[in-house]
Amino acid sequence: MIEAVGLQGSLFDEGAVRPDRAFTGLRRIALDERSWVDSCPSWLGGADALFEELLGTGRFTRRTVRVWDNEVLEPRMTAGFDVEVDSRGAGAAPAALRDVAAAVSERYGVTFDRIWVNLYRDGRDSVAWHGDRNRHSHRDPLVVTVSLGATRRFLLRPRGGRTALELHPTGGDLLVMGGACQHEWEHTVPKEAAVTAPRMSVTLRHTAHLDRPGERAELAGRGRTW
Ligand SMILES: O=C(O)CCC(=O)C(=O)O
Ligand SMILES: [Fe+2]
Repeated sequence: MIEAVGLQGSLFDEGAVRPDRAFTGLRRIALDERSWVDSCPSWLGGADALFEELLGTGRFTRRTVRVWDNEVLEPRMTAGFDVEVDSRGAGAAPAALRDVAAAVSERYGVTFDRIWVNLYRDGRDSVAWHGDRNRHSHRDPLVVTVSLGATRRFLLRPRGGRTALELHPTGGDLLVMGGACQHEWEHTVPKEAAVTAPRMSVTLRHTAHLDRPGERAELAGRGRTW
């Protein structure tokens, strides 16, 4: 339980956590011919309620990240959840997170089974430019992010290049990175001194291979491996 942060939730946003299974208003932004981002504003109803639930139930810790030869603490906190309950129920995601996972799994045709929730306590917390590590184990992994709480900047750039897209995800907004995004592009949530309120990002990843029909055969044909 983190006591240090509180959320000024909207009075109108209390109650049940509801993913929009119709994905109303979803728009695909092509970064280039191989990479894209799907943006679906106001996708999750009850975002503030989910923030509070996760704050109360998540085991948030600061993970380390390797910077050159040093292990340094990440400037944010993270809690992990498994979508499937293991035999002891350890690390099992709350029902609302499983609903979120089910809705995006249905839409995107892959099983999102691993959830990391990041807590940015205020604008001093951030994540540096990076491509997600599942690019090493998966070709063209899909990475889903649902924002809760404060609005933050979310930037994308071609690997090592200049910022090419700036998004401002706010509570309830969905972003999905796809195609070669993790291989050829980088993303960041930069520090924003003016932000005093906390934000969470619920990030969903699939640990198994993409299971869209035909995808494996298509990839095998291109000589690519997972
Ligand atoms: O907080 C976000 O919106 C992005 C988080 C992220 O990129 C990550 O944890 O890999
Ligand atoms: Fe990331």
